[in-house]
Amino acid sequence: MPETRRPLIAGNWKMNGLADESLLQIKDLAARASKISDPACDVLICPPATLLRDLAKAAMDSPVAVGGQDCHANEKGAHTGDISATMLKDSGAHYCIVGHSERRTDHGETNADVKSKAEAVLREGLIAIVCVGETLSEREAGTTLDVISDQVRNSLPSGATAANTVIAYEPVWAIGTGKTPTVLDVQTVHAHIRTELNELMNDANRVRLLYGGSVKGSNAGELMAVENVDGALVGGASLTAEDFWPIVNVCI
Ligand SMILES: O=C(CO)COP(=O)(O)O
Repeated sequence: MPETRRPLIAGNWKMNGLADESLLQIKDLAARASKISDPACDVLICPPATLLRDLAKAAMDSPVAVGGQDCHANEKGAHTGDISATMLKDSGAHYCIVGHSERRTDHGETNADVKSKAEAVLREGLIAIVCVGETLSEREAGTTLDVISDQVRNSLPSGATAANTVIAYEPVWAIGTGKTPTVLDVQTVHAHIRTELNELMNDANRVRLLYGGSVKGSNAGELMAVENVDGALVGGASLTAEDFWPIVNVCI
């Protein structure tokens, strides 16, 4: 991995976490990370928005950052139930995930929606983690690379740079299933994303590309060693410091 791409190990807690237990977990993670004198990777937890401020405070003097899981494209206004990137920043977030497949599926988010949200993230000076990934049927139809191209080209925010944008490749069929693509599949898709980015931006070679989908302590080493894999976006195995730490430990 080129030195210019600092790995990012990110946890996406999804709709999990109540205050007391979550605070214990982030404090445990922050304590483990703080023992590393010169961390070689960035560590991130994206909790539910209800926990953001407390967790940001708990992790404040540690290498662990916090981020949002989604945001509205607008800064404020009549959008009941939505949360803006401005609010996430105000709560202590440094990153925001956009275009997760669960948002694309559960909320019908299109590439255009994801792009607008990512642009809102950049306007706040936060880092956008833009998710892409094929479904099982798309994979079986042999259209994986086409789907990824379409998502990358049309979800990438204008103004994207290596400093403000991260791409996460999460095959939908690998999320929460215990199934992972082969190392060669991951390598092929990540190389493809890099090629696409090279056509879209100047510093594409410095953009971090994360792999997500059933990453655990037992497979993280192998996945993180793949060319063009610059970190992980982890769901289930990020919920406790005990499970997440072995993944962080691969890079830190
Ligand atoms: O969706 C994911 C992270 O955003 C991956 O979830 P799992 O690690 O639980 O498969």
